Amino acid sequence: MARNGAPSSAATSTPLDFEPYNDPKNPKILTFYPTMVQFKDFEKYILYMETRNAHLGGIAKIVPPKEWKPRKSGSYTDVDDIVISGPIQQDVRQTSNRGAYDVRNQEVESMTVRELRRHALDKNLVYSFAEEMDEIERNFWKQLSINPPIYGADSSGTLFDEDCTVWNIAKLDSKLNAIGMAVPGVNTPYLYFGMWRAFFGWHTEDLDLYSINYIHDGAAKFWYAVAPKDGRRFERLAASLFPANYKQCNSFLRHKSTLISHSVIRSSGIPFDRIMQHEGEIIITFPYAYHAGFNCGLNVAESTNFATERWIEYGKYAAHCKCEPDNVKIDMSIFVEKYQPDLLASWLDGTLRGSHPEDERTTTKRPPTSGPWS
Ligand SMILES: O=C(O)c1ccc(O)c2ncc(N3CCNCC3)cc12
Repeated sequence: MARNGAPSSAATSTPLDFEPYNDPKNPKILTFYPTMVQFKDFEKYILYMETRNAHLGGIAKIVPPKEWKPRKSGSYTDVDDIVISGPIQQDVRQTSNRGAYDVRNQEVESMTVRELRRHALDKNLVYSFAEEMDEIERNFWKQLSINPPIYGADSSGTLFDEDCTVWNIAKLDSKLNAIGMAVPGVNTPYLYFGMWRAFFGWHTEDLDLYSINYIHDGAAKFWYAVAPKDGRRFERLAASLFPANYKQCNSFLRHKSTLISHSVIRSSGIPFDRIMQHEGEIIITFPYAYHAGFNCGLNVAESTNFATERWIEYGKYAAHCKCEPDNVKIDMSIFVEKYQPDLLASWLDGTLRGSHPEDERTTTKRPPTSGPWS
């Protein structure tokens, strides 16, 4: 596989043909291999990926340069004593529609990572014994409603060395810093202690933000993604499969407790893609990218959200879940004031006419006001 990365200063102005590039009409999940020089500037590399249309596929994988060290020791033997405050037992219930499942995330008592791993051992959830992607996928969907996994998810904390200054998820420099205060899990890091079949349901990020996910140690994570351009179609499919949920909350996917199998999505004609994220690899989810997935065995990942200027139009018009009071709320006027000052008055008095960038009726999109090549 050719190595891909941002055009070096010596490169010609036109991108080299072996670099990944997405066809807007049939976008896929792309994989990037930045060099350490290209990796140093976080936001610039994200913007570079978007010049290759990475965002059109919904999510993208980055294989970091081998010189990148989130932990000088490279060891994770010290995590066993971490206490996971609210592990969840993931009880899955089949609905009247085949391939559509409701999830009850039942919080269980706090436990250490060691105890969580002991549980996985006792329940034969240490590892998916299949190796091949299609077989792992078949086994996940076949075993969904039995032997519920426990997921040590959404646990505040970081496993990056304090002095790691490159792509440190606990210290990313992004436009989200304009918030100026900590919003747990959004601009602070969460750890996810997974086991075989521990999963995450279909959702876009809070306020349709970007997210970054890094597997520090252990088994792979299997991802599904739908292109942002097909997000509204996906929401209509979900509403048709879960009419009662939709009636109760028209943003019920934000509850992150909805599973729809790949075979149902395939039958709907909505395009989607899949990718395996291995230990040491990064997944970026782009604004308004519906994604879901599961862990292939014991692992620990770290994740947070971030923003670029291109996200602001998504954040301004992101749908909000009305029924879960503790849902993330960010005052978008902070971003309008800082990055779209000419629109602030009409934003604040509600006269600004705008719509979500992926609304089918949206034809012209506000061009980025700045970027590495503007
Ligand atoms: O599990 C992951 O690696 C994961 C990856 C990417 C995401 O956007 C996630 N969003 C939410 C989420 N959960 C865990 C289960 N409880 C609800 C929230 C997990 C993830």
